[in-house]
Amino acid sequence: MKKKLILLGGGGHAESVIDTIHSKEEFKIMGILDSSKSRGITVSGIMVLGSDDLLPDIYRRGIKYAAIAVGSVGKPQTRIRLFEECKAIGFLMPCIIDKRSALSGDLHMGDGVFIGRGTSIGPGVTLGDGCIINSGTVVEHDCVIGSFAHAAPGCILCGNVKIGNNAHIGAGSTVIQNRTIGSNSMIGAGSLVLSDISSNKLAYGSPAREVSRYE
Ligand SMILES: CC(=O)SCCNC(=O)CCNC(=O)[C@H](O)C(C)(C)COP(=O)(O)OP(=O)(O)OC[C@H]1O[C@@H](n2cnc3c(N)ncnc32)[C@H](O)[C@@H]1OP(=O)(O)O
Repeated sequence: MKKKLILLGGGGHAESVIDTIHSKEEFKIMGILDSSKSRGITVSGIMVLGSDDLLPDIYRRGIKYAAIAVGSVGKPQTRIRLFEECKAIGFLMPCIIDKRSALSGDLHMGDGVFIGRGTSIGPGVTLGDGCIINSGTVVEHDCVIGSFAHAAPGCILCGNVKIGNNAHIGAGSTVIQNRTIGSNSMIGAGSLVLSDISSNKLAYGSPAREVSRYE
């Protein structure tokens, strides 16, 4: 029998999360919580039930799994807050992994990771809590991706790259092997990262340069 799961967030990223959940037979999505949407509307066929105030009641009614479907393009504080709220209530935060991804058997994951369609993840990789590996991204051997970091669609993270907590790697960026991106940093879309990027920096371009602080 499918496990019952509640989704938090009903925007664009939620559509991808729903599509990925539907690629497998593991979870039945019981509804969406999103205070910015009207109760009763549907997102990809799933009904919005109300806001996250309903979480304790939903847990008492026997739904024990939750997934954060709020997206982030840098600054993932809302994702972190909702993740912590769910954990405090007792929800289990499963990893949502698309059937159309290619994953090494030697993969280490925290809770609540999202791995989208068409991704490829090599051996010895570690993915922190709540991180997003978005559609078509390649994460090569021995990479370490921090908690709540987001590798946007179509990135290439070469071998042994380290991405700090909460960092965002913009769509279509490449990070060459053995480089480190510091926590909370933003790498602009289409960047080519040839050298380390410090924490709390906005960097972009080819080659990527640190442009300003990012906080
Ligand atoms: C499923 C999904 O959709 S997930 C979402 C995926 N999306 C992404 O990853 C987007 C990541 N965001 C970006 O790349 C953004 O452009 C950011 C965050 C780097 C910069 O955004 P802003 O601060 O709003 O910068 P803004 O658009 O005002 O541009 C400022 C300058 O930087 C330049 N610039 C901005 N982004 C980039 C970039 N990625 N590469 C090169 N130059 C850039 C602009 O051309 C502009 O230059 P100018 O001052 O000479 O005209």
